[in-house]
Amino acid sequence: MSAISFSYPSFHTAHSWNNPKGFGKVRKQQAGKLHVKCLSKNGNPTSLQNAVRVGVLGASGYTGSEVLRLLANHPQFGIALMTADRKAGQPISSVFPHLSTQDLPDLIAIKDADFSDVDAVFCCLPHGTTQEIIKGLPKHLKIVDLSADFRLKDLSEYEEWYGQPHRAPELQKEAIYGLTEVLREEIKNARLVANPGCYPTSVQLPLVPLIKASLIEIKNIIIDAKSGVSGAGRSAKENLLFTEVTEGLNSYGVTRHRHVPEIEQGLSDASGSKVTVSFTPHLIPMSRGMQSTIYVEMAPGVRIEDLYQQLKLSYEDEEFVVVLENGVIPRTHSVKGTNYCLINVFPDRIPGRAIIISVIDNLVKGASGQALQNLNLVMGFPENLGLHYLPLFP
Ligand SMILES: NC(=O)C1=CN([C@@H]2O[C@H](COP(=O)(O)OP(=O)(O)OC[C@H]3O[C@@H](n4cnc5c(N)ncnc54)[C@H](OP(=O)(O)O)[C@@H]3O)[C@@H](O)[C@H]2O)C=CC1
Ligand SMILES: CC(=O)N[C@@H](CCC(=O)OP(=O)(O)O)C(=O)O
Repeated sequence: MSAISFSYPSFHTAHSWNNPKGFGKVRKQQAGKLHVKCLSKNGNPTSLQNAVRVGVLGASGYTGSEVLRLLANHPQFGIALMTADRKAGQPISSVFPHLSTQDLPDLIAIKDADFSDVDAVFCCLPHGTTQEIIKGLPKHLKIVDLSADFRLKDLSEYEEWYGQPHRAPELQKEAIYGLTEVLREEIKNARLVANPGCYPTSVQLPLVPLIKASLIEIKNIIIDAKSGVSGAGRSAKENLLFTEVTEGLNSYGVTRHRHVPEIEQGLSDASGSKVTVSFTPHLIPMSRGMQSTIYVEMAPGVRIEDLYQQLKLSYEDEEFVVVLENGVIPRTHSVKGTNYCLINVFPDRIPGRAIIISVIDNLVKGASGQALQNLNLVMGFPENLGLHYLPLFP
């Protein structure tokens, strides 16, 4: 399916799980007729004839499998092909038994994939390898890349932080950074979307509106961030063994995590001048979830209420970014399995300083959920399509 122009029913407005605080509120949708029902479970081409045909590259990984989970509820996207590397040739039921109820195609190697009948791909591959692979894909494909390969505009920064020269600089220029709430209009016209990293998503969503409104100082921003272990992917690594991770907290990438330039790029764009941050990530013994606790100085004369009101105002029409009621602490439990980012801001006991807490599910808003939000926009659909999940609480 190439031209995507149709209308759909107003069932999104009818969801009864909206609550009075706005958590889960759904943007108003246009009424109309739905042409295609949920086809994403079926890899059979005849059932996909009216759907957008989607390929999932890296479907045997954590973000790939999260895309598969989300697409099972998507009324317009059908899965046409799925790739893997070491697991190529296997049925999904042997790689992810929890997906064996779904009628999905077997995993194949990328070199064996026929993209002629595919409209769009989610690229869920390791950074470094992704740029060459995307360079080799047919030009008709819309691509949402979950890796870090196309996020940094400055190629010398990419080389410095990723330890290799960029091998697809032309594509790098074309790519649009996919922080949906900030760059929505640009994303709608993109062919290649560079989906943001999980830490950068959790940091930029609260800070960009505050910096744009000049409510906080752009110096002395300190970010203390924690991630569940799925953030590191599914491949075996010694530091990710149960014994290494459980019952402890591990700082890593101290002073040199590769998300620093991505965070600074987004905050500098918001500010119009160079912003630098102190950022320390930690691995925490849970499977998914991420919290960024951010310490900032308020601009002279600014009060904590100003920060709160600005965040409320900035996100009042956004479905997936929720500023909690005054004093309520965001918890990773509250976003597990969902595309939400919950934010709140607190006065520090040191006058003039504020503490911001932001939580996301690293695999959803931090990866596959935001990727789906972006592909919805690229394909001309409402961006919330297929993303209506309540948290798995507790
Ligand atoms: N996990 C997270 O929370 C987040 C991840 N990301 C990014 O998303 C991307 C995917 O991450 P994640 O799903 O966690 O990673 P995983 O390690 O879980 O999965 C990687 C996938 O890529 C495939 N693969 C590995 N090497 C190659 C290769 N050389 N050629 C083709 N396919 C290959 C693997 O196949 P096989 O299984 O057969 O080896 C697997 O399907 C990464 O770039 C990551 O940085 C972004 C935000 C958050
Ligand atoms: C816990 C953990 O290891 N998290 C990963 C970040 C998540 C991720 O994959 O981000 P990118 O898309 O930028 O690669 C890390 O720190 O490298």
